[in-house]
Amino acid sequence: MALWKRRLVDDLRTRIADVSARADALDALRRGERDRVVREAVEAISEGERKLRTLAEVHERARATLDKRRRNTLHAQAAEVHREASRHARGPAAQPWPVWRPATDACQATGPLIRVGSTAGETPALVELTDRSHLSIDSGAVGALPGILLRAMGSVKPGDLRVHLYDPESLGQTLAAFAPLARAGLLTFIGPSGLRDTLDTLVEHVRRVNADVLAGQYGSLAEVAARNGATPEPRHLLVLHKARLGDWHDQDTDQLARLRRTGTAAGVTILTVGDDLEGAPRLTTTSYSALPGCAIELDPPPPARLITTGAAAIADAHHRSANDLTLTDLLPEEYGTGDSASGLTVPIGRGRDGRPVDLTLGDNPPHALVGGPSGTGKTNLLYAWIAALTTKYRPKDLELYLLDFKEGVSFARYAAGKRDRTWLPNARLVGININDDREFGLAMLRHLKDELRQRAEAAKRHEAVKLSELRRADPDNDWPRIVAVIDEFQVLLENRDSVTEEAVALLDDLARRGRSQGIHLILASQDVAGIEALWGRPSLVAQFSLRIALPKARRLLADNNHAADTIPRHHAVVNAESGQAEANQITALPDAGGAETWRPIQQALWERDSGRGPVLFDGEDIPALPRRDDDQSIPIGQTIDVEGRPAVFRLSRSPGRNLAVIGTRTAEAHDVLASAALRLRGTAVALCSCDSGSDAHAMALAAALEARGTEVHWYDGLEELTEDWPRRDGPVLNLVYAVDAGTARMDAAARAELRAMLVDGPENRCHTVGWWRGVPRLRDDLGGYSARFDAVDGWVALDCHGSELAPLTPSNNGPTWYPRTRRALYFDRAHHRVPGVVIPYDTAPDLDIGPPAFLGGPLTDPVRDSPVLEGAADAQ
Ligand SMILES: Nc1ncnc2c1ncn2[C@@H]1O[C@H](COP(=O)(O)OP(=O)(O)OP(=O)(O)O)[C@@H](O)[C@H]1O
Repeated sequence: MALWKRRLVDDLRTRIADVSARADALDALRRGERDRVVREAVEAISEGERKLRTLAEVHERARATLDKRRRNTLHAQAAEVHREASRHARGPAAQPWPVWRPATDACQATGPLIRVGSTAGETPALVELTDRSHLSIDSGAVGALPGILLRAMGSVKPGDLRVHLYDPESLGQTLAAFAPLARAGLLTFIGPSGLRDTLDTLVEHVRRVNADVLAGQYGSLAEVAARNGATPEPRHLLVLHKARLGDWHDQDTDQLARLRRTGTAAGVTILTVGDDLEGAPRLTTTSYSALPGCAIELDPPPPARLITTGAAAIADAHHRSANDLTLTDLLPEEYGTGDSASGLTVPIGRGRDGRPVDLTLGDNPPHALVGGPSGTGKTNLLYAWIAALTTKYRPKDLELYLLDFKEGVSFARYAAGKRDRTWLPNARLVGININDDREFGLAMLRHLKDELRQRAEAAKRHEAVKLSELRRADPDNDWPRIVAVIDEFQVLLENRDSVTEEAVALLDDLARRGRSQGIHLILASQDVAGIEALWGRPSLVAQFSLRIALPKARRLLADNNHAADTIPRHHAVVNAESGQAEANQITALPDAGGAETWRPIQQALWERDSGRGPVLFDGEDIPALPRRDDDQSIPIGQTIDVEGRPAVFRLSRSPGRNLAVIGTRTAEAHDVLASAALRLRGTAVALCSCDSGSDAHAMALAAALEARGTEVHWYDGLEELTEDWPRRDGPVLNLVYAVDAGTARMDAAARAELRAMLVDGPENRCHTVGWWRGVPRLRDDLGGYSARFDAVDGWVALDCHGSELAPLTPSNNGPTWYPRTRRALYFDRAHHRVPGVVIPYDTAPDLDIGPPAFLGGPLTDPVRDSPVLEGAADAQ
């Protein structure tokens, strides 16, 4: 082969190899590049993936952080809500029922928010009530009512919230389990007819709180309470359960509207069930309109047993807090250090601010009226007042006259008794068992008037105007202040008769002039409103400027002052400005009733100053015949006066000085006859019993008289006596039992002799005490229908009525007198203006025949059962 060919081939081969090599190189290069690119791409991808992962992680972390933050914020907010909720609704306002208990110590001064259920997320659902807002509960949500009430009452100080329930459909049944609160006076069930009164009272309460408590300085009672830590007035919650507000009378609707507008600030809130109350938030089973858009779930109601025990615990705590004041808190540390020159000031209880409330009697106010229905604590208040007075002032500074017209013995503890021989040294007079004997009241007032007169004379002598001046000017005499207490004084003024007339005149005089002479009156009554005699005399009432109204007292305070309607048990409204509302002092009173608390106090006072002891007016006591003999006068019975003096009949020698005992009450007639004879000195006694029933007594009297040395003449018949009297020498007292039985057997001539003896006898020292068993019989014996009664100057009427006695008295209608056991009416025409009441003496001890039969003694009285006497009684 040619070289060139060979060379060409070689060259081609070389070139091909070169190209191939280049191609290979290029290929290798391309492959390497590709690998790099791939590698780089892979790397970029993996880097991207890594970054993505990182980003995802960062994102995840950020999300977790945000989540956590959100959760934390939510927790913080929830905690804040709970904190806030528990600040406003703590303890009993929100506690779950299984652990619920009323707050009795750490109570809230203002009304809390009240839990009714929960919102989603377990946040408590709270409603506003006391001090905050009224509330309407939908009929369907009525189950929330007991819980709301229990929480509302259980979270404030017991007694600070009063509930008034008007429930015309079920008449209180709805809240029957709350009964213990009713007994404590914290829950009032308003009857269908009581609505108006309640509304009026609450409206008045709002007015008073606005005027007296808020007084333009505070916006609400809650503000006052928040500032002082205690509420000055209790709150009131008016619950209107299915009350059909739409059917109400306009007047009631208007009052309710007033309460709705103005009540909350003054502590009066309204809760309606089944009615919408304008402007009040509404609670349904799922919502509360004050929390718009918030679904709520109501709690189950409290178990009935929890309501009862809770209510009882609140009532108990209320009772304790009202009574943690004791009588000894009122007493001074050292007894008897007070000086009464300018007045008598003592604490009686504790005010709402916790400070003592004083009662003052002096120049102003001089006298006090105490009122309150039965059982509200008048007697207790008087006990507390008497204890405070007598431990502060000694008898030389203070004397007490204590009279109780109740059927009872309230003041008996102040006089010596069978078991306790001590008495209250300050007591000058104690009246017990007075009941119908209004004359005891008169006697006390007359005595005080006498005292007033003496003081006025002394003041004149010493040129003193007031007691304090008299005491300075006349240091040798004590001139104590006198306090006269008359419990249930309305008894004294209850009839339209001469006793009332005189009592009112005496009270008027004492009230007006007693002020400056240190004589003070305390009159207590269940119902001052009903005392006509008093309210007809505004000037008399005006003197009693210290008023103490116990719960529900009527008319004692000013007409527009209704504070007594809203005070709790064992409290009083003390008012020294004649009942003007701005002077009200709501006062918690201690229990002063227990004899065991009082006895050691009296013992201590008595040991220091016992003195002579008080005069005792005991309506059940029958006095014994006094020991003193007389030759001029005969005792008839004991007068009702402070000295307990005998009423006497003088045996002077003027015509007609005879005494007729009139009536059918044998034992008392016998006693009057015996009294007449048993203390007569130097006079013979001629005895004549005209009825066999009196023979025994006449003989016992004859024996007793003879034993005393009295000359006794016995006559079997009245005729013998009337024939015999002119023949007797010396003074003689004829005692004739059942005269009318004797005259029934006499002819006209013999009766004329009897009249002659009565008319002429006295001038010849022959006096007759005769017992007639009725006014008509006496009149018959004195000459018939038109007879004059000149032959008997004096008479003692037993069971005759006042009108029957008209012919025997100067007044046309006869005296006001109705028969009472062991009381007689005595009149002596020569000495008396009007007849007076006497208590016939018990003469049985003098006759040695035991106590009178009506006291269960051994004396059997045949006269009482005799046919003649029964006839006589019929004739009456
Ligand atoms: N402040 C008080 N604390 C505790 N108990 C009291 C208080 N006040 C009164 N009581 C009790 O209430 C009851 C009635 O009181 P009190 O007899 O004083 O009433 P009253 O108004 O005089 O009643 P009445 O007119 O029927 O006699 C008594 O048992 C008494 O002990």
